[in-house]
Amino acid sequence: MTPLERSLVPSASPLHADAAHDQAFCAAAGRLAVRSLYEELVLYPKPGLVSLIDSGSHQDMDARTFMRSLFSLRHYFLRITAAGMAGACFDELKRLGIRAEREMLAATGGINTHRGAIFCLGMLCAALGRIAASGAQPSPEALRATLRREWGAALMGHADARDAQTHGAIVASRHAASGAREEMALGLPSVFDVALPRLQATYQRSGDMRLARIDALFALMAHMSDTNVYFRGGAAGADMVREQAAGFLQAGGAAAAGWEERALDMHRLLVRHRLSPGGAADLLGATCLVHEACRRPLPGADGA
Ligand SMILES: CC(C)(COP(=O)(O)OP(=O)(O)OC[C@H]1O[C@@H](n2cnc3c(N)ncnc32)[C@H](O)[C@@H]1O)[C@@H](O)C(=O)NCCC(=O)NCCS
Ligand SMILES: Nc1ncnc2c1ncn2[C@@H]1O[C@H](COP(=O)(O)OP(=O)(O)OP(=O)(O)O)[C@@H](O)[C@H]1O
Repeated sequence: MTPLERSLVPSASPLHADAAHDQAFCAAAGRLAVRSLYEELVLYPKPGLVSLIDSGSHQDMDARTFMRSLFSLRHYFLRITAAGMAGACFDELKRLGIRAEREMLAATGGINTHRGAIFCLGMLCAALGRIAASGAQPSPEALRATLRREWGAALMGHADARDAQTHGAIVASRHAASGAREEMALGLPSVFDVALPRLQATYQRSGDMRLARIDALFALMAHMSDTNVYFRGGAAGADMVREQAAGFLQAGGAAAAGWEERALDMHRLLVRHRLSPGGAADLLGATCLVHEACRRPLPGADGA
């Protein structure tokens, strides 16, 4: 851990006396959040989305924009883990999130690369910090329960208090579609009930994390209401994404022969229609974070 990383954890949590352990944990959780978003970025093929290979349906950003954005977020995820560890209320977490959004926009020249991820992975990092402060080990159940218990009421309020300017708000007013705020207020059901079981099942069967992430991404696209897709493609575009992704999974997903060509077909189709399931990409990053954080203890966690 660098001296700068150490200085970003203001004080040890009152429940957890060992400051060095707390600092190591927050630094490890922060790095894991950035790595999870990096794993999403480098995954290919991803229908309509930016990767190292191409920019999918996007003209204003490419993998370099995402890398600059990720670099700007490295201290944010550490800070929000520490805030969760210290028992911060939602308003404090929100202040960190708003500052991270500003830093991301400064790093990308005003392009929104990680707005949803700042919110979603940020809340997960805060929950990881909270669990570590109690001396427990993270598990999907503990993360979900912590999100609900510590910040559930405030997240419900955040879902109701929509800013009329955002794309998500415009979509909510036009379609019967929920978005990032509702997903978070419900304790990330798309991550815990849909993507994580799919990722784990494919990984157990194949032992190949790339295939597991592909299946998890397609499960998310088949299931969720993605405001990025609704904003550009309306209800017809959203139906197309869900049907195409469900068809890929029905054909056997990433376990079936010829899966890569089928995934590339969907990529080309979405690019033709200028559609990009950015919400599913964010939740894939969140799923990777949950999976890794619960797989083995992070440095600094009790027993690690
Ligand atoms: C809740 C957030 C993501 C804003 O959501 P909203 O729908 O209002 O805005 P916007 O359309 O700009 O962003 C939505 C983001 O969520 C992702 N997304 C889209 N659909 C979904 C979904 N169903 N589930 C999860 N994420 C989704 C998109 O990729 C996009 O990045 C958050 O940025 C926020 O609360 N902003 C307000 C300022 C703030 O309080 N920030 C700090 C919060 S800790
Ligand atoms: N690999 C990825 N490729 C594309 N989008 C991603 C990727 N990973 C995450 N995203 C999410 O998708 C969003 C991309 O936003 P997008 O450009 O589709 O919409 P916008 O900037 O809100 O508006 P517009 O539709 O006008 O471009 C980002 O905020 C990010 O949260």
